[in-house]
Amino acid sequence: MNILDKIIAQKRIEVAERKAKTSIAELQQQPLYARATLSLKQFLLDDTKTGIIAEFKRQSPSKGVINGTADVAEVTSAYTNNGASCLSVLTDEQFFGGSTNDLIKARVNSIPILRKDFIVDEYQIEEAKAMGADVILLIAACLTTDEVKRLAAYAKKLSLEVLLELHDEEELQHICDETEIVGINNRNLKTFEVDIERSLRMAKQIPDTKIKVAESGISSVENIQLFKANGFRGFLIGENFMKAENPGKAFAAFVQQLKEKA
Ligand SMILES: O=P(O)(O)OC[C@@H](O)[C@@H](O)c1c[nH]c2ccccc12
Repeated sequence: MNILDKIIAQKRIEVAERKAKTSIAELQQQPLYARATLSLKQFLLDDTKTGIIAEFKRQSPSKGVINGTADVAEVTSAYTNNGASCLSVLTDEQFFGGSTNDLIKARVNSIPILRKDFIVDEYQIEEAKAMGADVILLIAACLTTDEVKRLAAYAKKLSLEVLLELHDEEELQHICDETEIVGINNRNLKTFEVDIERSLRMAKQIPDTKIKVAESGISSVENIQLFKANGFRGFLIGENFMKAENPGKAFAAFVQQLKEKA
């Protein structure tokens, strides 16, 4: 079993346990469920913003502990105040050390928040809404085309947007009317191999009507400039900031460089 299979198997068990504990009707009564969501699409199309989707990630299966001490409210507020277009918050506990509470704490900020998790069931979309997320991630590598369509339509019904994540050419068929924002993960979730060029190669095969996001392994302003020149509007960056003792400060310095080199 590769790591992605392991994560998905564990996810199905967790979802079944959580469903047994909290009903959808109960999720719908939680205070953040009723808030008006923000549009990632709108934030990414705004040329006055950086396009950076700044991630809060404590650990990962590929890197182990990245930052064991960072405070989620502090870091995500620094990301926001220094020009992030969106926040990405890991909510997977077992493999990424995240939690629902992390996302709720990040909600002090008024920019879109992506619930970063492995979504395989409508129930997790209801949870995303209840914890104050604006966007969910759908990973093509662990869903059929029909599942993507069904889950994306469900998200839309709850006024949540979808970031569809692709890695392979074969996954291009997962793009559908319901998925307006398409991310290309430079990291293979099965082997952890990172290849920054992957976004550039695959971008050419994504319809112009979709908003493109480059994901993973991004560590320089030059990377961003290259992605921009190839039509990308969003840049998902985690480790490059989280590995610093003060991720918010690292983010601010990065944005400063981005402005100087513009
Ligand atoms: O830390 P990086 O290399 O900047 O990558 C961020 C983000 O793209 C990565 O965390 C990610 C991309 N797709 C995922 C799916 C699940 C968990 C995590 C991810």
